[in-house]
Amino acid sequence: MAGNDHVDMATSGADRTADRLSAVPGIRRAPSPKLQQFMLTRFLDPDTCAALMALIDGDARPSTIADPNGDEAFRTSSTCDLDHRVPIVAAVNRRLHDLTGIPLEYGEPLQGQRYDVGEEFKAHTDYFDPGGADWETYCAIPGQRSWTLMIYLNEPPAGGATRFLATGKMHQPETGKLIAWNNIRPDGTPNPDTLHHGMKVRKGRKYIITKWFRERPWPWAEGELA
Ligand SMILES: O=C(O)CCC(=O)C(=O)O
Ligand SMILES: [Fe+2]
Repeated sequence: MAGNDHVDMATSGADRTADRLSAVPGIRRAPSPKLQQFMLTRFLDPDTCAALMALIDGDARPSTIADPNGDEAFRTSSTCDLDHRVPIVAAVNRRLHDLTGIPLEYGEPLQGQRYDVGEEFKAHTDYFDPGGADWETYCAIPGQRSWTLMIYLNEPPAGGATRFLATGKMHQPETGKLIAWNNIRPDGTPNPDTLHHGMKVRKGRKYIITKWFRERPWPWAEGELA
């Protein structure tokens, strides 16, 4: 266990991330009472996006899901566990923490995702099912996921939007664009209105990075977090 000296970021009432994001120049907030969501174009420059795509290409594995549901085609993309000892990864990670105001320890390692034509991540939520078989494995130490930050690294010629089912909002991939949402409601319970679908790429490839934050500190290895 992480001990009792941590602040429980999502449920202590100390989640000021939405206020902080609201104050970021150029950011737009989704006009919906159903979920806290923000969009920020050109958060990353094209060169940084290209460097991250090269890292993803160098170390991709088939994506997985927690609590498998029997659908082998539920998430068909590839995933890369980005190495935080690589300076550009650490730099992007620090920017994401600065943006949210969430301390470094509360972040999962950054991941990259790549979708080829026909690949998708069907409608899902990013939080873990507290009653699910995999809860213990993924959440015993760091607790539930709170915020998700996702950045599109490129613009596939067709397809690959992210659709939020509760609001009907379709986010189109755009190089460097960030979207952020809170998976937890103000009362501390997971928000099912965060259900979203990474839709099939129709032409080309889609690359994103994903950053998930936790209620409690992540068990980082020594020297991994810079
Ligand atoms: O690829 C997308 O548009 C969505 C990705 C996603 O939802 C995830 O990685 O959890
Ligand atoms: Fe997701």
